[in-house]
Amino acid sequence: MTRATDQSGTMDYLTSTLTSIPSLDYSAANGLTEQTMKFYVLLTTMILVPLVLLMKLQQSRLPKLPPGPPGWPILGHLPMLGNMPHQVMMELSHKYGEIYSLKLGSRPCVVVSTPKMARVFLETHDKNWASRSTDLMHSYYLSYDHKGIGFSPYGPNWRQLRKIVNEEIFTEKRMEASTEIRKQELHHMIRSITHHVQQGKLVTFKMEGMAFTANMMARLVLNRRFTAGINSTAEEVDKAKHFAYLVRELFELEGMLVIADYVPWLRFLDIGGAEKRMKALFPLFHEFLNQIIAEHEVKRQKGPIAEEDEDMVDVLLNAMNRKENQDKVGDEYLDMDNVKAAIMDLFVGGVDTPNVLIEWTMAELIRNPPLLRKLKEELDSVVGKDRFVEETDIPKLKYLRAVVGEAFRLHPAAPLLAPHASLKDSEVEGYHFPAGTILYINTYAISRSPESWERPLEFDPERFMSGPDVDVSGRDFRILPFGSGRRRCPAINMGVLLSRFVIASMVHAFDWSLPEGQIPEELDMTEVSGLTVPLAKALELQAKPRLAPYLYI
Ligand code: HEM
Repeated sequence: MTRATDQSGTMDYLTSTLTSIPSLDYSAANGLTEQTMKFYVLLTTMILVPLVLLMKLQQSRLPKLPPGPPGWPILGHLPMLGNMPHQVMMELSHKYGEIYSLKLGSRPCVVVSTPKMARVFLETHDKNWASRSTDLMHSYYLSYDHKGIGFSPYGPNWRQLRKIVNEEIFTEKRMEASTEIRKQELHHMIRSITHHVQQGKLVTFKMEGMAFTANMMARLVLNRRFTAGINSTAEEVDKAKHFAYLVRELFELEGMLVIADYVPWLRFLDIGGAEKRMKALFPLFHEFLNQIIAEHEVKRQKGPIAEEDEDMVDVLLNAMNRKENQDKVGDEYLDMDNVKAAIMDLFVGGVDTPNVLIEWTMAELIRNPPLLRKLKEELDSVVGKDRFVEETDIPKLKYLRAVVGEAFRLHPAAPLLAPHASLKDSEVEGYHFPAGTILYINTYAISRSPESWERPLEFDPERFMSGPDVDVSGRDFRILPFGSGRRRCPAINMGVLLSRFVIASMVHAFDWSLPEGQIPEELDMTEVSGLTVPLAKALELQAKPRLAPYLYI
């Protein structure tokens, strides 16, 4: 970058020198004859013209970033992105193509908007682009200075954690062992909705979904519930409230745009107050995690824990205490900060994303009554009306899988994934990218592209009814709700299963409708962007139990 600018500066100077030569006043020149002057001008021209041409040629050969829109001084394209960066980036791709550059403050970025280009970055050049920015404020304060999974740069520490997560946490065996937890939490959700119905209240779908995913994740990760129950003591209620506060604050801060991340010299202003809040949150979270670890240590000292009873904290502590880890040094070694940062990441990763997807799916079904009817019919014919849905029903529910697949396509919860960053200087598709370039894979633009999908803006599960199930695992680059390559979500199976299970259970257990006076076609589908992209206006619905009454007691 700097080299290119320096050289074009020199060239501008040379070009202006050349063009100014004919206007020299020969007669005023130190007693030289006109003939001698002409000779010198000719000589200079003969030397300079080839030199300039050579430099121009050299410059055209210099590697460069892809083209992009003009930006602002200092802030670059930050002011352009507004509240909905994925939408603005999609618009820009219509003008600047499938790969273009942006500059966010001082950070170079590349935006990719087609399946072909996504494959180039996430498959062909995946290793170099599987890193994360190493100096973001939230990763410093809220991820123990990049020691977790989601925000850590590519390197030995991240690889170690990712291996544990892939091979010891999100395994088939553990998924099976946690079936009962998911079932219990789902029944809690049904009871909570029934309670609202009995009180004549509307159901805020997002709140119910959030309580479900947060309780389930809290049990899987920490072996405790997120919300207090009817029989909880005052101390348990206080603890649950404190936990809920920590998590809400964590989500909000991780979703905030921190200007100082892009224009570091503005850090002293702390625009928006993010740093102050992060500084305040960290010690509270640290203390909370210390308590969790202490509780686990006490339990572990009592004797070995059966594999099926281990939660994710146990798995991480086992890995940390293993001799092979203790023998490692430097970046290879996993310590307690890694364990705590990983706990936070697993919790953040698992609570919000499924919930966002579930709310979008429900909104699409409410907006399209014939689709909702068709799903109910399928559920009634497979499950009947005398019991709730079980996870084992899902393989028999083809239309359900198509509905959820279509929601993954049209409403990716993290439309720009978690931004990747390049490890070192690299060349891709003839362009040059310096180390640390941020990569935005715009999955939103990809899955709304008419080149990949017929009627792309229409919610139409039928497109997945013939042929095999929609593949969201990262192999089909036309639909990437979980990303692809080394950095893809490690919990794809769990995310897909949860989304299907909750949607099936909700549609089967209740008749849903909009509050009096609202009509389906006018449902507000506006998005809001943060850590994820949910509906801007939370979906509020009326519910009516539709199965055998004894099930709801
Ligand atoms: C519908 C559900 C889910 C969706 C749509 C989703 C989506 C994603 C996406 C888009 C990424 C970023 C991929 C990238 O950077 O290329 C990601 C990463 C991650 N997800 Fe998920 N996710 C879901 C469920 C879960 C669950 C249930 C957990 C944990 C229990 C989880 C844990 C993580 C973690 C730890 C990462 C970071 C991976 C890394 O950076 O190496 N996710 N997820």
